Amino acid sequence: MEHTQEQQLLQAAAAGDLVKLNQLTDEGVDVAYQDPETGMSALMHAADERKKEAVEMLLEAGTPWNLLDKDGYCAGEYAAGCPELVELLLGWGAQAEMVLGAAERASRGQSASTSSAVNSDYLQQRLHYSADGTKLLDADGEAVMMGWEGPLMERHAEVICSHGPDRAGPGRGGDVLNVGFGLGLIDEAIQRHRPRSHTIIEAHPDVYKHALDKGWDKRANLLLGRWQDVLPTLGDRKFDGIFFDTYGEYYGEMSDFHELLPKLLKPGGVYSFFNGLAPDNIFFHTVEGRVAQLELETLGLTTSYERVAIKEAIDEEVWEGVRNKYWKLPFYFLPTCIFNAPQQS
Ligand SMILES: C[S@@+](CC[C@H](N)C(=O)[O-])C[C@H]1O[C@@H](n2cnc3c(N)ncnc32)[C@H](O)[C@@H]1O
Repeated sequence: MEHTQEQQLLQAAAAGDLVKLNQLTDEGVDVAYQDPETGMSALMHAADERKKEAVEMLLEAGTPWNLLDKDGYCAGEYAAGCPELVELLLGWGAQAEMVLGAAERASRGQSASTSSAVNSDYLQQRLHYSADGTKLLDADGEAVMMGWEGPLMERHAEVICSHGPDRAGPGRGGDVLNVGFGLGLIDEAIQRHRPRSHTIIEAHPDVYKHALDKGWDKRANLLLGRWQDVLPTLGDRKFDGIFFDTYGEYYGEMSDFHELLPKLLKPGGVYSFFNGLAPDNIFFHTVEGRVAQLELETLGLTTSYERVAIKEAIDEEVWEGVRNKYWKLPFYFLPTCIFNAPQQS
C-alpha cells in the first residue's frame, strides 16, 4: 500500500531521515499532521526516537511545539528522559510564547493603568466562604482560593519576608506588599515574620468585607481596589517583598504587573507569585515558568524555582463542593525572584 505524504513524514521523523524530511517539506507537506489514531505528530515521533536534528528541522519548518496526542501528551513529554531535547523544546516553546505574548500586548495597545477589568464579571459576583473557612468559591462554585494551598503560602511568605535589604531588626520582614487577599493565608504567614509594614490590595468587595470583619484593617494597610487602580495611588512607595496572586486575570495582566516591579521593589528586594501557569500539563507549565523567568530577567529580576511536594491537593475529599479541580500535579514550582538593581549609596 502506498503511504501518503503525511505518513511518510511521520516515518521520516521517527527515522531521523533529514533528506526525506527536507524533500517532503519542500513539496509542501502539512508539518502539523497528526496520526488520526494516535494523534502523534512528526515532532512527537522525532522526540520519541531522540532524533535531535529532525526535531530542530521540524520546528524550523513550522511544526507546532504544543500539539497534543490522543492521550494529552505533547512533544516535550515524548522527549522526557533526554535533557538535551527537553531543553531544546522548552527554549523553543518559551520563545514562541514570548513572541505571541508581545503580539497580544501590542494588539491590546493599552497600558495596565487604562485597561478595563478583564475580571469584571468575577468582581461583580457574590462570593461564598465555606463554613470551615477552607474555601472561597465564586458564584459558579469555582474555587477562588483553597486551604490546601496553606503550606505553599507559608513558603511564599518566608521567601518574600526573609530576603531584602531591610530584613534585620524588629521589622525583620521589611516592607511587604500582597496583592489578592483570598483566604488571607499568606497574610497570616507574613504577619508571623513581623513585617515593618504590610500592605494588602484586594479588589473584590466581598473579600474586602471579610478581611475587615477579621480585623485586617488594624493589622495591615488594607486597600480596596484592583492593583491596576490602587498602585498608582501609592506614589513612590517601595517594598522589600511582594507577592502576587489574583483571580480571573490572564498572564497578560501578570505581565503588566511585572513591568511595575522595578519601580515597586527596593534593590535586592524579592518578588514571588502564585505559580498556577498552565497547570494541566507539566511541559506547558514548565514552558510558562520559563517565559515568566525570561520576562522578569529583562526587568532586572533573577528567578529560581523551588520544587515543593504537594500532598494535600491530591486527596479527593479536599475538592468536595468545588466545580473544577484546578490542581492535579503532585508538586509545585515556587518562584523566588530577586531584584538585581544596583544598591543605592
Ligand atoms: C487566589 S486569591 C488569593 C489568595 C491568597 N494568596 C491567600 O493566601 O489566601 C485571589 C484574590 O485576588 C483578588 N483579586 C482578583 N483580581 C484582583 C485585582 N485585579 N487586584 C487585586 N486583587 C484582585 C481576588 O478577589 C481574590 O481575593
